[in-house]
Amino acid sequence: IFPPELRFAFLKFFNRIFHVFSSYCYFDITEIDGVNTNELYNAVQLYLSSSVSIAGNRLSLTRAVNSSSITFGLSNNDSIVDTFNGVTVLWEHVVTQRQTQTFAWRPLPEEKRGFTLRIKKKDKTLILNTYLDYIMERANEIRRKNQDRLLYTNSRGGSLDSRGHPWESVPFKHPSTFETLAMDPRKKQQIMDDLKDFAEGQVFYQKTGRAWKRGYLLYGPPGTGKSSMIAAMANYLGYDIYDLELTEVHSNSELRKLLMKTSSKSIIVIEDIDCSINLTNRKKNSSNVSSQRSYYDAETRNGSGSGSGGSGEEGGNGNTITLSGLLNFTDGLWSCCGSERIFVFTTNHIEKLDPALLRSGRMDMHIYMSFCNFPSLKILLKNYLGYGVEDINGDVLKEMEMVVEKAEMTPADVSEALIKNRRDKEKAIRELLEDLKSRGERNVKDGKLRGGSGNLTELEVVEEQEKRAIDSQNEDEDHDEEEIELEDNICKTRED
Ligand SMILES: Nc1ncnc2c1ncn2[C@@H]1O[C@H](COP(=O)(O)OP(=O)(O)OP(=O)(O)O)[C@@H](O)[C@H]1O
Ligand SMILES: [Mg+2]
Repeated sequence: IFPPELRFAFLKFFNRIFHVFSSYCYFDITEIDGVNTNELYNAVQLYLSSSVSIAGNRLSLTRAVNSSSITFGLSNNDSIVDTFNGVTVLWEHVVTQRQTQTFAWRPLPEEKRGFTLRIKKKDKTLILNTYLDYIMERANEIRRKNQDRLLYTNSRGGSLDSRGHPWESVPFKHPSTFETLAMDPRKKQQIMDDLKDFAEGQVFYQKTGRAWKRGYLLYGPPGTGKSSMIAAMANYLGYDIYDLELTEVHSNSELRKLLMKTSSKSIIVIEDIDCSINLTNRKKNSSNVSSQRSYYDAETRNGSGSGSGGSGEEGGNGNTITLSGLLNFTDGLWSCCGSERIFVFTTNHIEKLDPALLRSGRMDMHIYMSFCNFPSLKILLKNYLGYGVEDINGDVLKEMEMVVEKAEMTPADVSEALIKNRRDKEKAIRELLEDLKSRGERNVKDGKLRGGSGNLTELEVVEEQEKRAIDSQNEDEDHDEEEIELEDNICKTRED
């Protein structure tokens, strides 16, 4: 009888009267807020599915693509009671049909879903903020416990996805753990302890006034397990991984935006840092070019193919990330938005890195991933063949121990050799030993062993290299000037 407009106004009026006299207040948490997905909605869903007694309610079950776990959710228009700090609240899941759209920038789901939270007015100030924070925290915890870690990437080159996020995510299920990682057990334990201390270090970091973050630099030849180490770290701590593709980031401000959109309890990874950032401005301006640097210059020029002298042209490829921008990202003020962050850089050539990156305090721990040595070999034999030392002939084992370092095989090479013959374990051992021996002999003959000329072991050589790289920075008297020039470049790009 009434026209719909009138009926609507009437209802609204009643609602308002009702609310004025009601002793409750209501909060709507809709699934999609404007154009963004509301993270709180997902968090509430996860939280309610786990921590509230669900007896007597009708539940909907969901399983995300590729996820291993099932979440229980409230069915449509069902409600549930929760208590927090002695205060009782009511959650209602509200689902309504969305009016069909004639035009939209992006299609929205047909149903409009949301939670309504009902709190007594007198409790509102008491719990609202802490309660919601608590829910977010719990939801993250639940997600981590479900082993649903995510791997984020920015490979879309700065464009935003349908939810307005610069990061794209996929479920992360790398099976690598510290147990399967082949490296010196003592070093491994050191890293695990360091990670543990970090994850439990909230009080320490607060007390000492340090930002709650830590940086690791992984270096070593290809196939020695740098990426596997990152996966192991994520699995150990239950953190998400943000794989930052620097070549897809076009400016320092874009870098900052990406950083701001990362969550706490995450590992931010930049792989092959020596290849992915163009620091040639810095090189060109440096009057004090060390031999290492000119080598690097030559490499990058060769790499760019044309050799058209483009190495000095800032922004020649539209990429104007600078080293100082990157350092701001890792340890400037901006690195502290959010907490509990781990930065991991990897490189195959530590000697190519800018000394500013190696300076103490920048990356907290430098981890050398070495060629396969005897302790790592033992781990790989156990992993791939199920053999402990007691299962292998003592003489063979001794021989392996003698040649393994000289052979300079990477753990990837060794795993490959073991996988090939995993049906015939004896053959696998035999062939591996042959392989180790022949490579070792070849290396000795070619004088290729880096420790070959002096008495230095491989590790000592690499440590030496690293030290030299850091020292060369201290000699660099132009350093301050360069920093200023870098800042100038940033200003220029901003004006652009
Ligand atoms: N230390 C290791 N322990 C166990 N497996 C390893 C180890 N190193 C390498 N592998 C095996 O070799 C493969 C390649 O290793 P990974 O990708 O981690 O090497 P990387 O150091 O990251 O190489 P790159 O420098 O080319 O990125 C892995 O799939 C893994 O199975
Ligand atoms: Mg790798």
